[in-house]
Amino acid sequence: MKSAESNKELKRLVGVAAAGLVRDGMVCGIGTGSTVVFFIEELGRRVKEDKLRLTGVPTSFQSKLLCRKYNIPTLEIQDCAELDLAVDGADEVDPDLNAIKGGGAAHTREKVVAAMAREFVLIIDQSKRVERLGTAFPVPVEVIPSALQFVTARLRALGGEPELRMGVRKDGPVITDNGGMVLDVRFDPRTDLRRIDQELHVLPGVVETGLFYDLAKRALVGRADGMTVETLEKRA
Ligand SMILES: O=C[C@H](O)[C@H](O)[C@H](O)COP(=O)(O)O
Repeated sequence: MKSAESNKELKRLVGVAAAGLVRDGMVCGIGTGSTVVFFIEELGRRVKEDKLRLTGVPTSFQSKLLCRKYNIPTLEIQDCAELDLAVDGADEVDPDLNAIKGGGAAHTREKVVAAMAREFVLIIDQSKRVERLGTAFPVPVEVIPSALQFVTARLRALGGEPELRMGVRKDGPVITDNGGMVLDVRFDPRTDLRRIDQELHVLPGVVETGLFYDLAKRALVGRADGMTVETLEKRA
């Protein structure tokens, strides 16, 4: 199998496996991205064929549209305080199941949903596992537009190299579902990103970072060798 095809197949495998965690009557957070698409598709199949009853809480407009396509009833995030489960993709995952997310600029809503879920499960392929976060993927930081210059300067002072994320087939910056903009920030690989995350959370104008510390307890990982799904549990 060509690598693009096999990557798609791995995403499908983990998406289907994660849908198996959803039980009748659950209220379930639904993440965003190309892996989650397969999770939603499989939930749609179960709603239709197995008469599964669930309520989805989508983290983006994209996921909401897909839920609608597959007849999955939804609730808005602002109507919820607690969820049974949330499932989402990631851009990088370390051995403690901390993650970088936000490749699709949806990390702010995704983090709210992850935090309100009794269990938050990541679905990834093997290529996204790293020893240290920030090795290959920059840290996405959502900011309100009026704070763009201020936050950019502060990120540089913290040792980061911020780059404003630009639209594809749209002139100008990416605008998130919250009306924010995204700075993709590269740091020296030895940087203590947990400390950076704390500093960013007290910076006016920062909406949310794509650093997901201590949220996931489990990850389903698609492995190219044998095309299998491995379950990782958070280390005690
Ligand atoms: O903002 C987007 C999300 O954090 C995605 O879950 C993340 O970028 C992973 O997406 P994908 O499954 O397409 O690699």
